[in-house]
Amino acid sequence: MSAISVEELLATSVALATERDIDRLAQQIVLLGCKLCTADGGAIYILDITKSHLEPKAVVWQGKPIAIDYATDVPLREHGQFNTQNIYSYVAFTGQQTYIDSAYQFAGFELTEVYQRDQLLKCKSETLLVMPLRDCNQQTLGVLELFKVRNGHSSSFREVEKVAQAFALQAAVALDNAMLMAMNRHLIQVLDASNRQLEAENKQLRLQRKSSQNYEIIGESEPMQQVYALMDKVLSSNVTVLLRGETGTGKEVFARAIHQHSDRNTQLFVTQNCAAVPEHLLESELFGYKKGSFTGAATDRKGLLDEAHRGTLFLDEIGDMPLNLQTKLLRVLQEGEVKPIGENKAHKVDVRIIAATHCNLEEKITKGEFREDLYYRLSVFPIALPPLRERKEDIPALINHFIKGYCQTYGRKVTQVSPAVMDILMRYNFPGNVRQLQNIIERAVLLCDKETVILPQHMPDQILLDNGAALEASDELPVYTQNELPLKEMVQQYEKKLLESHLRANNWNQTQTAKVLKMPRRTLVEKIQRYRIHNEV
Ligand SMILES: Nc1ncnc2c1ncn2[C@@H]1O[C@H](COP(=O)(O)OP(=O)(O)OP(=O)(O)O)[C@@H](O)[C@H]1O
Repeated sequence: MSAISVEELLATSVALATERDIDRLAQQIVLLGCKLCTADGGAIYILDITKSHLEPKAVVWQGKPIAIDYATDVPLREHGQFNTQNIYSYVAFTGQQTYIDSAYQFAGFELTEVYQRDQLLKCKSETLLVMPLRDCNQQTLGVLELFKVRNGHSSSFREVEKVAQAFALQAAVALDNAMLMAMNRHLIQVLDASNRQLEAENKQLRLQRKSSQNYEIIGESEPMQQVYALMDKVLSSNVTVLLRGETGTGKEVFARAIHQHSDRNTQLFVTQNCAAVPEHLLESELFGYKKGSFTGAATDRKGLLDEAHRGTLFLDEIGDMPLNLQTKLLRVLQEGEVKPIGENKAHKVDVRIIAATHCNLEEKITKGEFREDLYYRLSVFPIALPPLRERKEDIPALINHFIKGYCQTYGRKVTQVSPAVMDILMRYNFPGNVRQLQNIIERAVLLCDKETVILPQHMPDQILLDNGAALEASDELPVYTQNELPLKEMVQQYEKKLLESHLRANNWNQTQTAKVLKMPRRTLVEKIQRYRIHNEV
C-alpha cells in the first residue's frame, strides 16, 4: 500500500465534511475509499427510506464514476427471511466488515452484482472488501464495497483493515449528517407547502366569511346566498358588473358592498343616477370639462370618472343613459380613456364600473335605444337581485333591522311588530321591494308614540286594503256564490273564519287577538267555544 500523506487525510476529511448532497457525497466516499485503500474500484449502496432495500448510489472504476444503470436494488429480506446470501445485504444486516480474497472461487455468497459489473467493465474482480456504514446508534445507513481486479499482483484488503475501518466510520458520519440535512430540507419543503396551502385556505375562508356575514346586507335566504356566491367571485377582479333587479331590491347596497370588499376600497365609491339628470349635464358630470368649453364653464372641472380613479363608479339606471353618452362610455370600457368636454386629448383612467338597471335592456336594444356593444361590455358579469316576494323568509330579519335603525334615529322604544302585522307583511307582495318595507317600518316607528309593538293600525291603509283583498281571495274565508245557506249561518261561518284567521295571525294569543279585534276577551273565549275553534299550534 502506498503511504497516505497527512495532507491527503486532511483533504479527505474536509471533502467528506463539506459535501451536503447525498448523491455527490456517495460518489466522494467511493472515490476517496478507493484512493485510501488503493482499490481499482468500488460501489456504495444506501438503505432506502422504507429500510427494505439497498439502493446503488455510486460506482467508481479506475478513479472515475461510472453509470449505475446496470445495478439493481438489493432486498434486505426475501420470503420473510433476512437475505444473508447476498454479500451487501449480509453486511448491512450483520454489520460485519467482510473480505473475499478470490471472488471467482468463493461460494459463500451470491456475488451476482460483482459478476455483472465485471462483465460491463471487462475485468475480473479478485479481492473484495464490503464495509457497513452505520450511524452512532449502530443503525445501518448503507454499505461500501471496494474491489481489486486480477492483475498478477493484487493484494488483500486485510492489509489496510484499520485505515478502511476508520474511513468507513468517517464516511458514515458524513452520510448520516447529509441524510439528516436532506430530511430536514424535505420536511421544511413539506411544511412550507402545507403552510402555503393553509394560507390559501384561510384566505378563501376569510373571503367566505366576508361573503355571508360581513357584507352587512340583511338576508340569509337561498336566493340571497346565490347572490353572495356570485359577489365572492368578482371581489378580487376588476370585472365590470351589471346588477339587475326591480326597484328597491338593493342594487346600490350590493354595488357598495362589492367596492368595500374589493382591493379598491381605499379609494372612492362614486355614484351617478343616469336617469336623474338631462343629457348635457350627465356628460359634464361623468367626463368633466375644460374651462370655456361652453357657457358657464368658468373653470376646469374633473368628471366623476376621474374622481373614481382607482376606485369604483356606480352607474344606476344605465338603461336611461342617452345614446351619445353610451358611445363615450364604451370608449372608457374599451380603452380605459376619458376625454373631458372641450379637451382635445383623452387620458387614461383606472376605474371599475358597476352598472345597474331595473329595465329590460334587451328590449331597449331591439328598439334601438341601447347600444348592443355596450350591453355586451357591461354584462360581462351580470348579477340578478331577487325581488322581496321571492325571499319572504328574509322579511322578519329586515323588519328587525329597520326597527332598530329607526328607533335609534327617532328615539322610540319599539321592539317588534305584532303577529298580525307580521302576518300582513308576510302576505304582501312588495312591488317596491326592500325600500317599500323600509318606508313602512319607518312610518310605523314614527306612529308609535308610547307603544313598543307595531300594530295593524300603524300600517298604511293601502297595505291593509291589499291584505283584506288577499284574505278574501284566499281559502281562509268562505266565498259564497249561491244562496244555499240562510244569512245568519253564512255570517256565523264568516265570523268563525275571521276569528280563526286573527287568532292565527296573533299566534293564538287570545288577549292580543281580543285587543286587535277591539272586543272583550271573555266574548272571544265564548265564541271560540261556540264555534269549536281549535288552536293549531
Ligand atoms: N338586503 C338589504 N339589507 C338592508 N337594507 C337593504 C337591503 N336591500 C336594500 N336595502 C335598503 O333598501 C333601500 C333601497 O336599496 P337600493 O337603493 O340599493 O335599491 P335599488 O335596487 O338600487 O333601487 P333603485 O332601482 O330604485 O335605484 C336602501 O335604503 C337600502 O339601504
